[in-house]
Amino acid sequence: MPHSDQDKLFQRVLLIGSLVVVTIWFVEQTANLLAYYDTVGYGVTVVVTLGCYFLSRLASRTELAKVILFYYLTLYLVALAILSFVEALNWHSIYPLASTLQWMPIIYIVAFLFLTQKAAIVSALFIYLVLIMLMAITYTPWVVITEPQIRVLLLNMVLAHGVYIFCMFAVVRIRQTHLATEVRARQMEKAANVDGLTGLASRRALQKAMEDTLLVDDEAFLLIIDVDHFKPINDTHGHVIGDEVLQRVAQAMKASVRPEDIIGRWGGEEFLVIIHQSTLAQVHVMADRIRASVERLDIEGVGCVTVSIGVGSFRLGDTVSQVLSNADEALYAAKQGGRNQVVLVKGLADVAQG
Ligand SMILES: Nc1nc2c(ncn2[C@@H]2O[C@H](COP(=O)(O)OP(=O)(O)OP(=O)(O)O)[C@@H](O)[C@H]2O)c(=O)[nH]1
Repeated sequence: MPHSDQDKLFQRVLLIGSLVVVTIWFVEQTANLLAYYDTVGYGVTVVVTLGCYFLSRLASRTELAKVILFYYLTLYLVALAILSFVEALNWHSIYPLASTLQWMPIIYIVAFLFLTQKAAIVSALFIYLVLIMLMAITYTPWVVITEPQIRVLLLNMVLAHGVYIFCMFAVVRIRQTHLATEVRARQMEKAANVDGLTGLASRRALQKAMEDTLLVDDEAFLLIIDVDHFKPINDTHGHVIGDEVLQRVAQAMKASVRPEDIIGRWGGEEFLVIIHQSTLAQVHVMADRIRASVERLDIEGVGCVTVSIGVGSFRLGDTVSQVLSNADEALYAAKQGGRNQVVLVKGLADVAQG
């Protein structure tokens, strides 16, 4: 299975992480700063990190590798913080404590990058609690502090981690706002492309579809459909019923076109259908099927409704308004001819007859 970009990033982090651990191990060994538990700790960390790398890379179990790494780091660094704290109290060396505390944010960074935001927040708060507890212990009467730098170091770390966690929350917040804006933009885009009354394509979507159609050198046709005598329906039954009629007509027409045809409401009681990959004869049949589907409707309280249809074509070099006025000419002829009929624009009618 191919690895996603996120998986690849995780694998790179693991390789870099192993290299960093080995480097620290070497540097501390050379400087004689290695604590008694470090040899085991660093060794196990390299094995776990590389193990997670192979689990993700070779076995494609990246999600499992992320969880193992997260829990291992949490257990290891918290245990290390406690051990180095005890060591700092007993042997007055604060280096292991300082180096452990500065690496602890890696836990919530791993959770933030590779697990859920919830895991990142919970682990950040958990680590903060551990830090506060260590600091609080130094203020209890049971602990004798011979090295005052321990208290200052812990206070410093509590403040620094507070700032890191605050920044992480800020990034989470920014990310959420960004996501919400993206979702809203997508919803608005979708809404702009759908006609609110009928659920068909909107005028904007139709305009774009016609522009796109003119860009490709492919035979395509345009139907302009107009509901006949719609004004009297509105005048007699009111606008609400008029809207219902438009919805019923839209549903009937939608059901009689193919899924690949684009049908939308151009405005008022006027609809457009853009038809690709069909012959003129097929388009003629399709237009008549649309007309007949509306004619068959028997709308309660209103009765029968009909539509007139003008058929035009997209000719290379035309503009959208030329294509529209071409089909509109045929629609006008259909209205003049008595309505409830399909008329091909003159050029097409000649082809059909020839
Ligand atoms: N209910 C409703 N009516 C609309 C809407 N948009 C336009 N109309 C009405 O549609 C009617 C269109 O009427 P006309 O253009 O005069 O045409 P017609 O009565 O259909 O007659 P012909 O087209 O010549 O057959 C007008 O009364 C508009 O007010 C709408 O969204 N809802």
